[in-house]
Amino acid sequence: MSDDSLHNTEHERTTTETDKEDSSRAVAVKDLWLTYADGTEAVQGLSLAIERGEFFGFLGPNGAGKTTTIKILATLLEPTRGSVTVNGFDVAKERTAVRGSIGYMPQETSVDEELTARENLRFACGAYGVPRGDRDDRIAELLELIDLADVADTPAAQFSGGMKKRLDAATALVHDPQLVFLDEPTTGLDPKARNRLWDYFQRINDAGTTIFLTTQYLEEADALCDRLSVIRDGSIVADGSPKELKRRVGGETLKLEIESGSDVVDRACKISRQSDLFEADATVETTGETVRITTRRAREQGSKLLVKLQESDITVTGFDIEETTLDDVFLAIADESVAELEGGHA
Ligand SMILES: Nc1ncnc2c1ncn2[C@@H]1O[C@H](COP(=O)(O)OP(=O)(O)OP(=O)(O)O)[C@@H](O)[C@H]1O
Repeated sequence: MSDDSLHNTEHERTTTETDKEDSSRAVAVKDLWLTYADGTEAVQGLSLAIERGEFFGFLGPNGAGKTTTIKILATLLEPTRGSVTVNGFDVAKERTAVRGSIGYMPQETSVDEELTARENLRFACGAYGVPRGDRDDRIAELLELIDLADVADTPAAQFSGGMKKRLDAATALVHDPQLVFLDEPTTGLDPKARNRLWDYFQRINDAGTTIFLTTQYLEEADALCDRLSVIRDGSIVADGSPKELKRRVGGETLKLEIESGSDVVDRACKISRQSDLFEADATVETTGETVRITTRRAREQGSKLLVKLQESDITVTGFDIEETTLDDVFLAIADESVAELEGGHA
């Protein structure tokens, strides 16, 4: 066999294996581009892989390309270039199959206020082609799940914002899709209403539905998502679990309270800086009697630092590790000078 044919055989095998992997995924996107008619390049070489059953969060600043990407995945927009499969179906060639396997809760409400909750769901059942014989049971089940069974026959006009959002989410689920897109589902809701929706999304995910969520609330992504991808200027700049992303950005902050005496605090600061316990880009700051060390190695090295300080007769009266928040991750990503967060993207 020539080198060339060997190379081709290997290439074919790899391609087939990759195709197989992609068809078992909820979402597989490779090198996706979308340029709007006015020349805006909303998506620029985006790649993404989401496993079935994941609770996936898609974050990014305004205008980053989140809604455009969702619309492509939901077959509402045709990509300029790139390959996209959703639940194993090709969005370009198997549009109907994709649509049957997904639910989409857009940012704007789709609830008809003149109809009752039950009528809204019945309408959605018709639109999604739920078999007639299954409709009543499915509607009753969903009304129960979203806690609207008691007001099932009340016109939606009388519902609060939170109730309308729950109804919106339910209409995206009447056909029991394998994957549901939730585009900023809790925007504008008060914390109590938001919490109820969170609980509901968690239950849908526990029942096996893959969730693709975009949100402006970072604590929401942190509380719900198994994994996050962050998009900036149309491509992915960071990917990982909320915990991993937080570690990658700034690690954690070791907070030490030192027994009084500014010279002691200075000495503690010096030891922290000079010790080889922390990486070169760890930062050490002092305020009053507190020394704060921001490092990726807070948990591993914190106790070793305590020992070093003790050996130098420095008494530590307080010790704490503060986690980086997703807000810190977001700030780092919004910083255009940061090319990509270490640890990379999909
Ligand atoms: N129909 C359109 N024609 C031209 N440009 C558009 C169109 N829709 C969106 N854009 C532009 O494409 C880019 C990506 O927009 P997109 O709505 O996908 O971002 P997003 O991340 O969802 O933002 P947001 O968080 O504000 O909803 C933006 O620059 C936006 O102005």
